[in-house]
Amino acid sequence: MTMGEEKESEIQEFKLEKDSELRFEIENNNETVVLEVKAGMAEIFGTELVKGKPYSFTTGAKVAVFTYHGCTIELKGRKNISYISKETPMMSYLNCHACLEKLRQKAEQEGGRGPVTMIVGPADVGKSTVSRILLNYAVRMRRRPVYVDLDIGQGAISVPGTMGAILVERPASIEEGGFSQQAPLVFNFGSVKYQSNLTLCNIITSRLAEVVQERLQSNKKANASGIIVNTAGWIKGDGYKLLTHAAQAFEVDVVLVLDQERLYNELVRDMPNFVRIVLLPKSGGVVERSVSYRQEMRDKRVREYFYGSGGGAAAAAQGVRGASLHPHSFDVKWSDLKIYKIGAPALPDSCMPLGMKAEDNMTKLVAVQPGLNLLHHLLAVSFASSAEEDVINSNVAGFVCVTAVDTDRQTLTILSPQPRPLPDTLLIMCDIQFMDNH
Ligand SMILES: Nc1ncnc2c1ncn2[C@@H]1O[C@H](COP(=O)(O)OP(=O)(O)OP(=O)(O)O)[C@@H](O)[C@H]1O
Repeated sequence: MTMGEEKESEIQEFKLEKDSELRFEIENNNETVVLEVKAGMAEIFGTELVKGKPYSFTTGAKVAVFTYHGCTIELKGRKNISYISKETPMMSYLNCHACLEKLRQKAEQEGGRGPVTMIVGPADVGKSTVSRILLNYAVRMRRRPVYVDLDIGQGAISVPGTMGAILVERPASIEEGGFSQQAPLVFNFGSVKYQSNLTLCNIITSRLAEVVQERLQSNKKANASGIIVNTAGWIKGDGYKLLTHAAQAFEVDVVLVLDQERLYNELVRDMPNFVRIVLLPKSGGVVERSVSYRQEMRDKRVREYFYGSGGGAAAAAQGVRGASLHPHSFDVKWSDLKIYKIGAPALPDSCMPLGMKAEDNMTKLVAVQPGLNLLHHLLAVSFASSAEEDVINSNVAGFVCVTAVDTDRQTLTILSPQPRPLPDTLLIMCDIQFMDNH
């Protein structure tokens, strides 16, 4: 911080009326804002703030502090980064939560499955935020909902290029934004572009749905709490087909459509009658994100995957997001590795052997010869130990990154969350790259 900026930093106090929110965004590098609730009650995207506790936010944070009953908030940081809005859709979101809660109560009484809710809409309408709010509200009511994230662009549950599910047992962290990540169920797509392999995308979505349903069978409480499925903002053409496939795979009961009447009408037309489709307004506070910002956030996610984001010893001990992690770096011989990628180059149907379709190629395992081609790429560590197994339908144990390639010694240097040796399973090459400049 330069001297000039330091002068601008000050303590401001805001009095919020009921049903209003204070919004701020931190754009400058290395800038911090510290927030504290002085009186009353407030929450950030559904997580309650503790009165008198300082919360720090850094570059990239886009935050709304909402209050149902009124509160006083202190902000320490640069001037003019915040404003108060009285126009928020929080009441609509709260009503949705109340309806879901009724369905959960019914499920609990009948020993059945709670509501499966899918949240859809174009990019930058607040889908992830609404998912977070609904999950937080559920968990604050002692529910144990499952969070499914199908948005491969952000990789909220693991790294970008994955789809995953977690059981939510406590509200999202205020400063990190995410839910605690114990035992996530992760499937690797290997790219942030759905278009690169729509067949694979549908297979993984179906498999994820199947495994989540299986696991819910043995957890009554979670089963009655239901599932919140967050989706990507690609809603036209093939993107729409992926959404309807996901709705079918997860057997959704409710679809919340954010801010798009056209999508709402299409879904009303195409979904079975028993699925409730609800159109919801978006918040005026949702911030549009540029392509470069999204890329930065992806890098940040991968960095956090390996190094954590520094949440202190307690967080580290629990293995939760926000912890400081200490990844391992070691060399492995090319000859000891079984590296594959999914999907052979596309061929027209006419060139395929009799009885095979071009789509079959998209799910083929292709051996990858180690070399400089792997530099900076993420490799998914599969649970499958041979190519004969059903690799595509297996979830992954985690990821490593190739940080150096030595062509003379024929070794790779691997960055890994686990110490050596690598498990004797297949490694799947991803398109996702990460420059480890830690
Ligand atoms: N009421 C609000 N005030 C300020 N910022 C907000 C508010 N609601 C959401 N945001 C911020 O706006 C950004 C975009 O929101 P979000 O990620 O929920 O959108 P999305 O629709 O899921 O986006 P995508 O389509 O890329 O997945 C986030 O950084 C979030 O923190």
